[in-house]
Amino acid sequence: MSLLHIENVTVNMLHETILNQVNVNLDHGKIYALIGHNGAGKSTLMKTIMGLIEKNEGSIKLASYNQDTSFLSFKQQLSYIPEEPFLLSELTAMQHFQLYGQSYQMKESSFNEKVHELASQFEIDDKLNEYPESLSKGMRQKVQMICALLPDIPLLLIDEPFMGLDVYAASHLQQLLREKVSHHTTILLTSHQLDRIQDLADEFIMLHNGKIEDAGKMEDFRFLSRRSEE
Ligand SMILES: Nc1ncnc2c1ncn2[C@@H]1O[C@H](COP(=O)(O)OP(=O)(O)OP(=O)(O)O)[C@@H](O)[C@H]1O
Repeated sequence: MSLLHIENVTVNMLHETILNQVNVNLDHGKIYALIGHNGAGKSTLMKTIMGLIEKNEGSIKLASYNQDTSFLSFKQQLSYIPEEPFLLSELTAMQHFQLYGQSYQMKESSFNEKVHELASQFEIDDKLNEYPESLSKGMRQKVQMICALLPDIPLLLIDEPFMGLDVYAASHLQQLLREKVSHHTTILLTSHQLDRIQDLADEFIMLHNGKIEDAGKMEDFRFLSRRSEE
């Protein structure tokens, strides 16, 4: 049985159809690349899965939870890294981590261990007591990323994971995502950096004007993109 089951999801905004009868199934333990041109609807699909944007039609089920009827349990199965860091100005980096740890009911010992491990790997261990305004954009992104990477949950959604990260942090993230997947997490990510996601993803899903245009193995996408260059 698939982990995430999206059936006939339609989203309308300002009298425009942004997602049009979208059907997606994601299996356990794989990385999926959501591909498409600017404005295709990738971020809207991510936010709709998260429940940040309300769908007009269709259903979304994650594990055995229906987004409409079991929203709290549904949300505890996934975390989201948005394209633009969204941090609260009145909380330090550490307080953001604590907020996430509590909302995913992490045990204190594993929370402490993971915060220190991730903060050190992403080289922000000396910034834990800083507020967002005194962090650089890349550092804010790292804080947001650590929040989402802390809990061990079935689904991770990442909008443009490598944007704004330095080379070291980007390749470290790539390695961490592979580790997560080897422990059965499923990852859905969007990216315009095709070279990076071609190495990373197992499958692709292509959105065009709010509709799924194509989907399949990343190998096949590579083949198609080579053919179109010839
Ligand atoms: N809050 C909103 N109100 C109205 N229209 C919106 C809103 N957010 C997005 N849209 C529209 O929905 C469409 C899809 O936008 P979305 O951000 O999902 O695209 P995307 O595929 O993530 O693009 P990009 O690659 O540029 O990040 C666009 O036409 C955009 O103008």
